[in-house]
Amino acid sequence: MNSSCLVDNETKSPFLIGVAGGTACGKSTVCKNIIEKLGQTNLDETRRQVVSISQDSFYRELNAVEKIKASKGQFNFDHPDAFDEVFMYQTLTDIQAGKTCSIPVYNYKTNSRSKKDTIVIYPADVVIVEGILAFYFPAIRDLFHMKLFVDTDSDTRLARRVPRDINERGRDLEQVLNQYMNFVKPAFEEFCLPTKKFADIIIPRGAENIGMFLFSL
Ligand SMILES: Nc1ncnc2c1ncn2[C@@H]1O[C@H](COP(=O)(O)OP(=O)(O)O)[C@@H](O)[C@H]1O
Ligand SMILES: O=c1ccn([C@@H]2O[C@H](COP(=O)(O)O)[C@@H](O)[C@H]2O)c(=O)[nH]1
Repeated sequence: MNSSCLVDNETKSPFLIGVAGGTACGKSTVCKNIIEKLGQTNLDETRRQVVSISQDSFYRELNAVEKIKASKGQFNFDHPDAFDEVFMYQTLTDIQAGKTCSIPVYNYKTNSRSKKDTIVIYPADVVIVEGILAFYFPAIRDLFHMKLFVDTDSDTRLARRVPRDINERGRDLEQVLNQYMNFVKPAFEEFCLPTKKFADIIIPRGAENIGMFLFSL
């Protein structure tokens, strides 16, 4: 898929920060807190100097058979093949070239991109990109000027994921646990954890430790 981007008159090439870590380690919360601490939260989105995007926006569209599997919790969303690597790379290079880009909003209840909503990313000084496999694809990994890995132990992550998936992502307990044991945990060990070695900064436990990152700026 081609990204939907427009060149801005005043070209701004942002500092790209990647944030990786296992599911529910606190990646989105870390991004939100960094944006808050840097005083960006209440600014109009066209004026923000620091913005974040999620790798989940780049889940690829599923075919009919995969959609049925996904609805039964039998599709592996933690495998690199679940992502549209080319679309993500293209979008990030467009962002880096100072273009205003429209990226999909992912809907975890339908396991697909929202049909009507997109997020517009305006040129900014810093763009933070978070995702379980943010460092997995070498071409994407090489785009980041700084890489953070949020290191939260697996029990804590599962304890956070269960209520989140039930309350926010429309799942039931059995589905969450089955998906975790069959796909999430093995894929974390095979694909996500080995990317920790690429990090410049490891943030233990998540949001409470972003001071380490802010200090490095
Ligand atoms: N430091 C923390 N302490 C307690 N709960 C947290 C913390 N960080 C995140 N959470 C909660 O855990 C869940 C997953 O966090 P989130 O930031 O969405 O993780 P990720 O983006 O890595 O999946 C959310 O419900 C969030 O509110
Ligand atoms: O349709 C979907 C798409 C993804 N997932 C799960 O989401 C996490 C990644 O998001 P985090 O916010 O980093 O947890 C991944 O582990 C997938 O299993 C899903 O359940 N359904």
